[in-house]
Amino acid sequence: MVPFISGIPGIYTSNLDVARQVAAGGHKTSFIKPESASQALLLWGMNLVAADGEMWRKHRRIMGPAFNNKLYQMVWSETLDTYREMVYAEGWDKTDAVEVPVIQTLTFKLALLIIGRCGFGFSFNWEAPPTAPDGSMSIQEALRIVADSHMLAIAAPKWLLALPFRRFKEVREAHDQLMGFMQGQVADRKAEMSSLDDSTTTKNDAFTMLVKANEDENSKLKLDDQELIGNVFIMLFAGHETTAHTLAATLGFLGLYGDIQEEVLEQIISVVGLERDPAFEDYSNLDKVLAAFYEALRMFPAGHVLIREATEDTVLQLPKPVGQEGTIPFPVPKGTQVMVDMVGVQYNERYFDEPEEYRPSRWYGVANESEVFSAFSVGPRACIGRKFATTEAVAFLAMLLRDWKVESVLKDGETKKAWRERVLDAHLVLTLGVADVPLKFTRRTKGT
Ligand code: HEM
Repeated sequence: MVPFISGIPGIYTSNLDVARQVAAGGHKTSFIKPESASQALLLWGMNLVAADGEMWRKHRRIMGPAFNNKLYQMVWSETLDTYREMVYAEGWDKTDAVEVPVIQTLTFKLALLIIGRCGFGFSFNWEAPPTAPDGSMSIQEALRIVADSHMLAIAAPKWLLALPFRRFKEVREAHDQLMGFMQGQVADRKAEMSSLDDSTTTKNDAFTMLVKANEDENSKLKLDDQELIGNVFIMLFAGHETTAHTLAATLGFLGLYGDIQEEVLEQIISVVGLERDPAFEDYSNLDKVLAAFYEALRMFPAGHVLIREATEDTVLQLPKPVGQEGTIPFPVPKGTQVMVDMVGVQYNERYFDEPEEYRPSRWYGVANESEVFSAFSVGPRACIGRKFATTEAVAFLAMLLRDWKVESVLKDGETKKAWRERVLDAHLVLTLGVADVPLKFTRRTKGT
């Protein structure tokens, strides 16, 4: 694509081999993540998503250890608790059937609470009041406002946000409240680490792990406080909307295709039974639950574009058409941007038969971290939160689907096909999702 008046030329690709050449990162690459693509993510400090080159390696080295089994275990148990809180707070415990006009209202709240608890280490709950006992905005509320107003905060010029409108004032207040709070939290955690003999903390949230890894690191590679805060916040922006959108799409598809939902339910019951809570150890046996989530993510890849820029004149190797061996060299001049169109990749017939079909069985038996599933990107720069998101999704879906039958709510006279076209249609804000999903939940009696 060559811009008509101004701007730099760009190449769009929906080929995974090309994606590997440009997006994976690493020492020898001729491509970087351009600063312009990450500017929006620097509001809270330099972070893993925005960093590149040596800076990226430094951030990944500190962030990496935070994403471990203890964190996933915490995500699992917090998700079960949050599901139960939701059932109680939304009044589902008093009814046998409930209609939710927009399922995203629940999936966004769930994802925010899980990031709040497991990412930031805060004790949030489903029904927290918006103000703290002293009358100021509560931290939970501030986090919600910051998450909801991210687009406004990055798109609007500073002078505009300084105007005395209520909404802008609220956004400013939430930002200041949270920044002040986070600075205090970094100091508290550092003090806690230095007071422990072997710096072994009982807390497993990502923020605490991050501070611990940073304190253990030698000084040259240490992150400063602003970078620590930047990385905690990037979890909010990279992990909240993406997971919430995908859960909404998964439930939309399962509501529409009762036979697939039954197949998933059968596995939940055969692995977990009807009485006990699903345990983190069940995760790998619930591959059909994961497959339902993966397939929804394939069809609506939340991270819909990967943007890279050539730092020198270089050559891409384009695979020849299907059925032919070898590659075709494709020169790329310095400064050219290459956009990996993730929607194009996920619907590319080179990789998927009938890509328009929702077919979770594509992912049965595919190893959990396999790059055959590519919607979390591929290579060393792939999503660090993949297991965080899938753990949350599998725990939530296992609980929800065992207790409730999910069905799509059709308008009068609407066919399922028309519902799918209307509802399971792309909706893009910062990340890609589906339109508002109306669903009905009917209580199951002992697995029926
Ligand atoms: C369904 C949920 C998610 C999807 C679809 C998703 C997708 C992606 C994609 C495509 C990338 C690569 C972006 C690029 O290279 O330009 C990425 C990177 C990243 N994601 Fe996720 N993500 C999800 C959940 C999460 C969660 C829950 C977290 C954190 C708790 C997270 C944190 C990150 C971070 C920090 C990176 C940057 C990694 C690096 O550059 O080294 N993501 N994600």
